[in-house]
Amino acid sequence: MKARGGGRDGRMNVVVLSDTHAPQGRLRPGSSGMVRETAIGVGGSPPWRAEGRVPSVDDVISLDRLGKRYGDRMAVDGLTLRLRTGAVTGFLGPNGAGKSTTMRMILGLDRPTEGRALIGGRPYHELANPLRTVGATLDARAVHPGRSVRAHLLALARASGIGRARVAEVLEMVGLDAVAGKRAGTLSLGMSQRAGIAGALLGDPEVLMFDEPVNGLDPDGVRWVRRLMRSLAAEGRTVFVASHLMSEMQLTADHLVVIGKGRLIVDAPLKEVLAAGAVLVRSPHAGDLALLLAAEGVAVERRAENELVATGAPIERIGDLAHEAGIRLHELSAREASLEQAYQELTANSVEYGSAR
Ligand SMILES: Nc1ncnc2c1ncn2[C@@H]1O[C@H](COP(=O)(O)OP(=O)(O)OP(=O)(O)O)[C@@H](O)[C@H]1O
Repeated sequence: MKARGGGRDGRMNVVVLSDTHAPQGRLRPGSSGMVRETAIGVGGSPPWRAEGRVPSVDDVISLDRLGKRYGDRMAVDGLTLRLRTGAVTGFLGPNGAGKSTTMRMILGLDRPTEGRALIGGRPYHELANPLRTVGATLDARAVHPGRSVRAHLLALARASGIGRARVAEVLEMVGLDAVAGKRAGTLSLGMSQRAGIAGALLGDPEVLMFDEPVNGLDPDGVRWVRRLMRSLAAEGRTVFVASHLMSEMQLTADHLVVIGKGRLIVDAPLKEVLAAGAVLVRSPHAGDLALLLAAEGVAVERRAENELVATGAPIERIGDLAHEAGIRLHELSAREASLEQAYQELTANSVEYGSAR
C-alpha cells in the first residue's frame, strides 16, 4: 500500500506515551551484519492493563459504515467491523481496494465522507490522549532522509513527553541501535521498516497498525516481525496488519478482514477462511454424486474413478445430499485451502488492476 500525505510534520508514525518499560530482548547478530535483532516483546503490558481495566470492545477499533468518496468513486464503501484485542488481524485486498484509505481514516489522517472509525469508542481526533492509544507505521520511508533514526525517534518522543531511555529501548528492540546515528536516507528498506516499527512501539500502545511491515526485510527480519506481531497480540494488544503476502499472513494472522473495491468481503477467523476450501469425497458411486452435486450448483472436479473434489458448499451439505440420494461414501473430508487459494477465490471479482490472463 502507498501512504499518501502525512501526519503532523508529514510523519506517518502515530505513537504513544510511556517510558516505563524495560526491553526484554536478547541481542543476536542480524544477517546484514549491521542490524542486531532482539527477541520479541515490546517490554510491557498495554496501558489498560496497568490501569487495571478489563479490555472491552471499546478498547479496539470499530468501523461503522465507514466510507470515503473521491469524486464519483467510493474508495471505501460502508465498512462495518470491529478489531479484536489479543489478536493479529490481517487486512487483505487487491491493489486499490481501499486498505490505505481505511487505515488513514482510523488514524485521523483522512476524513471519512460517510460513517465513522472509532478507537476506544471515539474518533481519533476526539481521543483524550490519542498518542497513548495507537502506534502505526504506514510508510517505511516516512523518516526524513537527512535525519538519523535516533534523532527522528527522539523528536517523536520529545513531542509526546516520552523519555530518552525509551528511545534507546525501542532501537534495541528492533535491532537498529548500531545504525541509529546514520542518516535515514542511507538505510536499506528493511532497516527503514525497522525504524518505522520502532516509532510505532515507542509509546507502548495498545493498538498497533502496520502497512506491509515485512516489505524489504530479509528472511530473518520477516520471522522477527512475525514473532513480534504474535507476541504483541499475546500481550492482549490489537494488531492490524495490511499485507499482500498471503503465506506470511497465513502464519501470522488469527483473523482476516478482506476488502475489494472498498467493500467488505470477509471478516472471519483465518481457520474459517481456510476451511471454506474444498471437500474431498470418495465413493464407489462418485459419478452419480458428481451429477447430483452439479445439479445442486456445487462445483465438482472428478479426480479419479471413485474420487471427486467439491467446492462452493459446506461439507455438511455434501454429506446430506449424498445421504438423501442413498449414495455410499468412503470418505468425506475438508481440504484446507492455502490462504493464497482462498484469497484468490474471495477476491476474483474485485481485482481492478490485474494483469491480462
Ligand atoms: N487522495 C486520493 N485522491 C483520489 N483518489 C484516491 C486518493 N487516495 C486513494 N484514492 C483511490 O482510492 C482507491 C483506494 O486506494 P487505497 O490506496 O486505499 O487502496 P489500497 O488497498 O491501499 O491499494 P494498494 O494495495 O495498491 O496499496 C484507489 O482507487 C485510489 O486510487
